[in-house]
Amino acid sequence: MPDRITSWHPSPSKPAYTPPPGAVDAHCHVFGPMAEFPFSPKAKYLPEDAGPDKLFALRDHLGFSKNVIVQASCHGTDNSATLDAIAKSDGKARGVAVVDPDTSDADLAKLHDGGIRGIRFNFLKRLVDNAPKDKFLEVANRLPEGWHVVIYFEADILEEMKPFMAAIPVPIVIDHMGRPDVTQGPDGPDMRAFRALLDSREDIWFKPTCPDRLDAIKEGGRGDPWDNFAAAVAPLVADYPDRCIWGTDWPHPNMADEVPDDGHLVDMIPRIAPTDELQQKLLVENPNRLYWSD
Ligand SMILES: O=C(O)/C=C(\CC(=O)C(=O)O)C(=O)O
Repeated sequence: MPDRITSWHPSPSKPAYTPPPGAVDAHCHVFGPMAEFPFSPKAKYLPEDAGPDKLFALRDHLGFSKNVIVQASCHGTDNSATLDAIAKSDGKARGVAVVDPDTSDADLAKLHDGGIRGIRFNFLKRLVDNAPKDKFLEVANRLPEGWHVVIYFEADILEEMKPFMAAIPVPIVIDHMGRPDVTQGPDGPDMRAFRALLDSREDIWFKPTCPDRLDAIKEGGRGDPWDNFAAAVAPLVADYPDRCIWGTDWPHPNMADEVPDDGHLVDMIPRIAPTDELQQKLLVENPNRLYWSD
């Protein structure tokens, strides 16, 4: 059994930027607590506990109102920890589940009742053993009303993902913009390919998130304050303002050796969405349309 990892900042700074009232942290996770919600036997990392109490304290510290909790791969397809956090949020959290594609319609309905509004398909080989596109499509065709699909993949497989994404019958949200190489700049090949994908369907959304991952020193980027990320991503938010949602990615799975300060992550928001109008869409209107329309 590998050692348990801490990938989050022990005392994040207070951001200089104040999010607008009603702002949603629309990409975050909970880990455990393990004694109550054991990690999956197939988990590729084993984190320390990062439960709802810590998440909600961070939400308040950073000036957010609500959370969208995305089921992390370390919990496999058992969504109990995510559902528990939503249940404890007082209506201030909703979630994205990861399901066994054979899951029944009755189980999907139960997830809906527990605050889930989408399912996530993860294509990162370092996180999951397999990602069966045919089975994913089958379950995508029988989601409850109003749900969407969240997809996590890296830029090198964007082209091969296109037929699969074209066949998905509900809106799609792409985690971390499909991890483009932001050092290429706003007009580099990765950003151009991602824009072409957005132009192929009006209901593909994206998260302009994770400067800490995409502009990490260990990945050849600049690190905090993530100038490559700001330069590459601001034009994308400006050009697709109605299709983006933002999140901290706390507790930053797998970022143990370059742990970001969440206050600094929040201070990236005005650099990628410089006007009040853009911030209102990114943080309030867009996530509410996807997660609190009912
Ligand atoms: O949290 C993220 O968005 C990214 C992750 C972890 C993850 O997705 C998961 O464990 O499910 C990563 O790149 O390691």
